[in-house]
Amino acid sequence: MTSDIESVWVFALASKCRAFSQENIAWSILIIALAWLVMALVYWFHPGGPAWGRYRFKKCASRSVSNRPIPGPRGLPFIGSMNLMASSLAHHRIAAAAEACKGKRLMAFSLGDTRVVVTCNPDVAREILNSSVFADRPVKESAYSLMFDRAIGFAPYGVYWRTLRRIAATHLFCPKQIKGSEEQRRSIASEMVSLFANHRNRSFHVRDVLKRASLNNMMVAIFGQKYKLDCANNEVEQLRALVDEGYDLLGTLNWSDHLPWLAELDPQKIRARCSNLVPKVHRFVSRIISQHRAQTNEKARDFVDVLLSLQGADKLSDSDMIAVLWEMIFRGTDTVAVLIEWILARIVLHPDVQSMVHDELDEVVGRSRAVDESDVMNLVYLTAVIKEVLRLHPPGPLLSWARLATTDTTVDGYHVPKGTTAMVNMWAISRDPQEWANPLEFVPDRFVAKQGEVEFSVLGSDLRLAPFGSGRRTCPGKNLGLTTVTFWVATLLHEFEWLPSDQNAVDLSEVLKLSCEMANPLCVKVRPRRRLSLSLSH
Ligand code: HEM
Repeated sequence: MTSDIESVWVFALASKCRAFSQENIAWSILIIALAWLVMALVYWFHPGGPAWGRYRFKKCASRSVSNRPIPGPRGLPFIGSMNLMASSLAHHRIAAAAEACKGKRLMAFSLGDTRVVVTCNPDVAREILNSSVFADRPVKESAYSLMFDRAIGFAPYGVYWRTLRRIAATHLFCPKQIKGSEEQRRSIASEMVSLFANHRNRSFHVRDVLKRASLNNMMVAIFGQKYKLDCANNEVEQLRALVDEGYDLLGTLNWSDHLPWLAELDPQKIRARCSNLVPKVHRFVSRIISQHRAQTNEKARDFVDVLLSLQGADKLSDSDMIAVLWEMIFRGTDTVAVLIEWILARIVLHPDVQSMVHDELDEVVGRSRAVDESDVMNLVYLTAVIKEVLRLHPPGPLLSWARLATTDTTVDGYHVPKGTTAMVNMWAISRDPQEWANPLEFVPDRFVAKQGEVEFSVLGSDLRLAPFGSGRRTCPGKNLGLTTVTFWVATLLHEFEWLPSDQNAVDLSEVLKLSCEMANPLCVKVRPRRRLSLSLSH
């Protein structure tokens, strides 16, 4: 920037001087443009593309760093490899690029002015995710506009973020709280069963019911509001629309985040859409906070009550409370629904696996009663099925939100400068033939621990499969999410046999939005396994 201003001054002074004719001015402009172009090409020529080239050039000029470069694609001059991320299959493209440039352990690329490193290797993933240097998130305009920098997900690493995580861990995600919300999960599961039972012998899409069920579940836990699954409710529809719009905004690659000269133009209208959404979220959540403040009767404590009761250093302002509550609704809704849809798709595609799950349910639960959450720990094969689905279809294949290097550091022996965005391609790791036997085959048995073996944990200790991330910024809702998914899937499988629809075969194509969803929503038929009168009884 400074050098641009300097050249404008030199040019302006020179143009006052008589020695400069119009022809000379034209030549000067041409020479400056050429010099600029040459520099852009020099930057672009560096492995990893222009953002890495610019960094290297400046550092070499100041003679500070000159170690070996991280391999990576150059992409295009100026914009680098925006094409890798501006795709509904970014995780596939990144994996292919890493393979092509022999950068599976660590690959560098440029998103406009942003330097990025990505790994498809579990050891390097551990190095990144568990390092305190990468405990921050990169700045994303939409996330900041949508207040997520004041919630857990995008709050800069520090005291405020730690306070929020502690509050959430104590009052929302601890085992006692999760156990305490069992009744609400059971009641929503029964509602789902009734709704699906109405579709007997007819094909239907599961997605809408799953998303409404997850939203209702979060609405009870966070706002203390219970809604019926089978009848449309204005408030739920309103919140659903807000969440959908937020998802779309956060899931879109914003070119202005990486090309600052585009920022003023807001070419994708992301800023405009965020400005439109935020007051609506404020109105919605503020109304619920006010209702809680006005309430005098005794009722079960929800997360709004918890936040309102905080005192001293923990006390949050109203706008921070809105950000935290909004994030919880936002994060807890789609991830759960997306994962269940993938699980049901695999169950329909693999009747042999389905019948093994049914056998297990018959043995552990029996057909005379519904599943109870306490049964889940005995459903070893079903747990293995869920892990196998997480392996092949992690809802966050690039672990949702990347990390940011807060200081210069070394990763896998390479120098990674401060300000670099780091990503982990969990999708590629969990399909890597070096890590998994027959990685593309759906084999839940690989997760059934043999005699004397320790059960594989998907909660972040083994980076070959860590769909909830790992380290300081690992998903705080992982236990709640997994408990909900496992119990609901167990119930749905106990109650029904899941069959392919006559018209729409199961299609495993993916689309990466904020989560990685089925590109073509799952369409199925169900056949009840227990007498319906029994299906809702315990
Ligand atoms: C199947 C369900 C879920 C999956 C697959 C999932 C996945 C993830 C992933 C991959 C991350 C990034 C972790 C990292 O950077 O290492 C994350 C972060 C987060 N998740 Fe989840 N999640 C799920 C459910 C939930 C639920 C139910 C909630 C809350 C109600 C939640 C709240 C959060 C929050 C607040 C963060 C940000 C953490 C931070 O930056 O400190 N998630 N999740």
